[in-house]
Amino acid sequence: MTTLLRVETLTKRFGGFTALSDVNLNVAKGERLGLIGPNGSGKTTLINCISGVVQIDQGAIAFENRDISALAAYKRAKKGIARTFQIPRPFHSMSVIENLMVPLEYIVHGLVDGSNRNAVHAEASELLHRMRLSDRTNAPAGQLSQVELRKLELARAVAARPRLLICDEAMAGLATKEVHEILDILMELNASGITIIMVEHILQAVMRFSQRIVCLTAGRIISDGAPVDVMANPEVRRAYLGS
Ligand SMILES: Nc1ncnc2c1ncn2[C@@H]1O[C@H](COP(=O)(O)OP(=O)(O)OP(=O)(O)O)[C@@H](O)[C@H]1O
Repeated sequence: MTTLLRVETLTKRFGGFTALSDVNLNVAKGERLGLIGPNGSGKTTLINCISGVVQIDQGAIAFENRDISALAAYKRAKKGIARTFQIPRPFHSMSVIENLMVPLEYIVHGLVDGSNRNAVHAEASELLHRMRLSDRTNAPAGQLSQVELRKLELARAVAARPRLLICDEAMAGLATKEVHEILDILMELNASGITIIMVEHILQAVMRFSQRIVCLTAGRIISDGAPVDVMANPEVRRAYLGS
């Protein structure tokens, strides 16, 4: 087992409030990890720390055996860490494919002069196909449904060709059929070699997706293991399921 991501004794404070306390987490290359916990337990803060949206106060984060604790978010993205946001914010007046071509041109290919637009267009089309969004290629992003927005958000993250993809509630508010559609896409991305951390409240989805589940409560990991074992843990049931 090769470790892709290592989080060591991570502590994050907001003023006098400790949002994460002494968190240790290893994620293996190729793994599908579910991150659960009650509202306010620190899930988003943890992925913000990993992706570099916020800086940590103590501890260390290593990706592919390199310390990335002090790196800016865009540098972590370049190293292969991508994440989706709970609330997708595409450019509404631009078409779906244009929303993908912008990051592909400027971030991935480093083009600023519009050269090689055909190759970028082809890559964006291929991404939309993988996200089952081809039929909305030329639609303005502002006209997308919830599930289509989630797919575009995933496509945007995958455009950066990540080795680690962190999904923050990619299925919130979706119908059951749509949840399964997103899960199928995530499974395919994982099968193509992308390690995935999924933050999710929909337990059925987390159970179907995850090879391993980590449960956070009040900024601490209270359980880490096989999904059935974590769900059977009395502390998890009390904290997360209220039983
Ligand atoms: N920028 C911030 N400033 C101050 N407090 C913050 C900040 N970000 C998060 N917090 C606090 O840290 C705690 C953890 O929040 P976080 O959003 O990480 O929880 P979560 O588990 O993702 O919750 P949810 O499931 O509701 O999204 C909460 O008490 C929250 O209010």
